[in-house]
Amino acid sequence: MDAGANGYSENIRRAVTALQNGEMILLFDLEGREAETDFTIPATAVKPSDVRWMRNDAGGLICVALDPDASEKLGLPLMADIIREANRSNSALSRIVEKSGDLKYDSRSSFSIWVNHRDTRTGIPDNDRTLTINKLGEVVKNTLDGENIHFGNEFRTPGHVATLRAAKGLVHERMGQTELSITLAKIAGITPAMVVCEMLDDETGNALEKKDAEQYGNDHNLVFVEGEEVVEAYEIWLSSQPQKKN
Ligand SMILES: O=C(CO)[C@H](O)[C@H](O)COP(=O)(O)O
Ligand SMILES: [Mg+2]
Ligand SMILES: [Mg+2]
Repeated sequence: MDAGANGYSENIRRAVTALQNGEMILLFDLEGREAETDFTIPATAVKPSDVRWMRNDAGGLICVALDPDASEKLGLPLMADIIREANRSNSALSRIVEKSGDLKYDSRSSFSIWVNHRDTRTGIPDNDRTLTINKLGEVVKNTLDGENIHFGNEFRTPGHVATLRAAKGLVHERMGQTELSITLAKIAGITPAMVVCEMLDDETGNALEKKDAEQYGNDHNLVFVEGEEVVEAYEIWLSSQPQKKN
């Protein structure tokens, strides 16, 4: 992709190139939302050393954000919808499931189900999580290529990798790293299955401050992208797409 010709910023072009090369980037959502920075890397490119890097240097939850159309085709609902459905026969669950207003930073979470690939053993070692993550990327790609994939043939739940279902409208609908990372994958033209893992501060236990995450990026030569930049690039990308015939 010759991003320059399309008017993308230098930083977005660097982020897109890094993702196309299967490299890690740092992705900040928004002040006033979570104000968190996530390690972010294409699921198809993840190696065990990347899982080790995320659990040591980021420290948050290692999740895989999935394209909305692929999630639909694979039958991956939001966890909250599963719980609401289940509570028809178990009213205790209805008091647990997230409700509007529960999250101070968004109207809802993006969690779908937690899975292990069926060829993993316990599911948590770096090699196991890498296999699950790579295979999630593979099934998203194959599903979007038109293959009829039976998700349960390859994965079991509960498991140790949380999947996140991106909103259909991507960043027009929701501004979490779930949608931001999938939007970047679309712009980069890579498989829209993206691993995200929050950066936590070892001193405070809180989310790492944005300035410290930026410093980490400088120290480790990682591109640092903010949600607002992704939204801007998405509008440019949309305008470059062939208009859908009605
Ligand atoms: O909560 C999360 C999953 O562990 C992380 O914040 C991750 O960034 C994805 O969630 P969101 O799209 O809400 O930002
Ligand atoms: Mg979160
Ligand atoms: Mg987040």
